[in-house]
Formats: sequence, C-alpha cells, structure tokens
Amino acid sequence: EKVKITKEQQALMKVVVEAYNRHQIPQDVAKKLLQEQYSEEENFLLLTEMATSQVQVLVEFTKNIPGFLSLNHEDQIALLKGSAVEAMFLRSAQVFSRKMPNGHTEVLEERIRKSGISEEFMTPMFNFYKSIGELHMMQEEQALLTAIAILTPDRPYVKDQQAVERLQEPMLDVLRKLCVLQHPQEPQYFARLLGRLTELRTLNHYHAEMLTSWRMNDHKFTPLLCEIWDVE
Ligand SMILES: CC(C)c1onc(-c2c(Cl)cccc2Cl)c1COc1ccc2c(ccn2Cc2cccc(C(=O)O)c2)c1
Repeated sequence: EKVKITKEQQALMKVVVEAYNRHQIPQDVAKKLLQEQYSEEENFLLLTEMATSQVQVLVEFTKNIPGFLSLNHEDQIALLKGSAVEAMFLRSAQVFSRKMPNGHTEVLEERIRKSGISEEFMTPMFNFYKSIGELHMMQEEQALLTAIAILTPDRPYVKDQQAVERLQEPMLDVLRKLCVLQHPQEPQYFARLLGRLTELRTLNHYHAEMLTSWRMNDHKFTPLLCEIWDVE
C-alpha cells in the first residue's frame, strides 16, 4: 500500500530535525581539535571539553523533543543519563561520516586513539563509526534515530515506561515511513537503522569500562560529566 507521511508526522519531523541542527558544538571547541598539541593529556582534556559541550547540546535537543518536558521529572533525568553515551556515539559517528570538514575527522580519530583508551575499546568504537558511515544516513534519519535512542522506555530507574513509549512510537513510525520513501530499493534499511541502536547498547558497556580505566589513571572529568555519568 502507498506509504504516506501525514501532516502531523511532517510537523513532528520538522521540530526534531530543526532542534538537531540548531544545536551544534561551539565552533571554538571544534576548532581546538586542530590546534592543540597531541599529548595524551592534551587529547583527554580536549575530548573532555567536547563531551561536556555535547552533553549541553544533548540536553537542549532533548528539551525540544515534543512531549519530553511533560514527562515525570525524575524520568526526564533517567532518560538523559541512560542515553547520553549513545547519543554522543551517534553524534560523533556523524562526524566520522564526514559531517565536519574533512581535516577534523582524521584529527578527531587521532585524538581519540591517543587519549588513554585501551585497544580493546577502540575496535568496537571504530567498527560502530564505520557501520554508521556505511548507512549514509540523511539528517532527518540521524535526528529521529537520536530522539528514538533518548526515548528508550527501559532505561534504568524509569518509572512511567508507558509514557515514554507513547513518545517513542510516533518517532519510530515516521522514521519507518521515511526509510521506505527514501530507500525504496532497500526494504531492510529501517531494520538496519534499528540494528545500530542495539549495537549502541553494547558500546555503553565498553564506555563504562573506559571511564573506569581513565579514573584509575587519575583522569578528571567536569562536574556535568560526573553528574550525567555518576562518577566521583
Ligand atoms: C570525557 C571524554 C574523554 C569522553 O569520554 N567518552 C567520550 C566518548 C568518545 Cl571518546 C567517543 C564517543 C562517545 C563518547 Cl561520550 C569522550 C569524548 O566525547 C566526545 C568526543 C567528541 C565528540 C563527542 C560527540 C561529538 N563529538 C565530535 C564532534 C566534534 C566537533 C563538533 C561536533 C558537532 O556536533 O558539531 C562533534 C563526544
């Protein structure tokens, strides 16, 4: 049957995509990627600054997701804490699939590889970046997939999971229709996108280990990162 995106689905998508594009990391932070030295310490500090800036960007984006601010306040926090790492992997993956001027991509990769992250986490991380890059996602798909990841009902400590499902389902529905309309030659494209969300969950686990090993080497995080990642 003919798939059709309704007027209200167009409106929902417009709000989410505009919020996603409006919030970019401040240019001075992104520019630092190219300027500062390459010591492990310098790389860690730069990545910490970028992660902190990305969390601020993420909070602003999340507040613009229709219905999010009418959720129970503790649940809003639980969703943000539960999805921050996944949203930032998605965001940084967009950078690796040439979202930023090309010079930045190699530099960012170099800095991540030399920031005290052990080899065992590099492989799954860069495999994920590659698997996202191969999808050549449109910005609408990136924005909706990020909103869907944030609106995951079964995050730890979420009390009213049904309320979160009621927000996530319309996003899934419009993303499914968008995939059918934009990738008619690839009927499994929507399923592949959702498969990335499963891959993201495994990265949460690796990330928790990365945090532990950084802390073992006495690396310090910013107050915002400590709060969202429950460290210190
Ligand atoms: C605290 C810090 C060392 C850290 O811990 N885990 C991760 C970490 C790592 Cl090492 C990899 C993936 C996710 C995380 Cl949280 C990080 C670094 O977090 C980052 C680093 C870069 C990121 C982000 C998010 C995006 N980018 C790329 C980017 C750069 C410039 C502009 C823009 C833009 O959006 O305009 C984006 C997060």
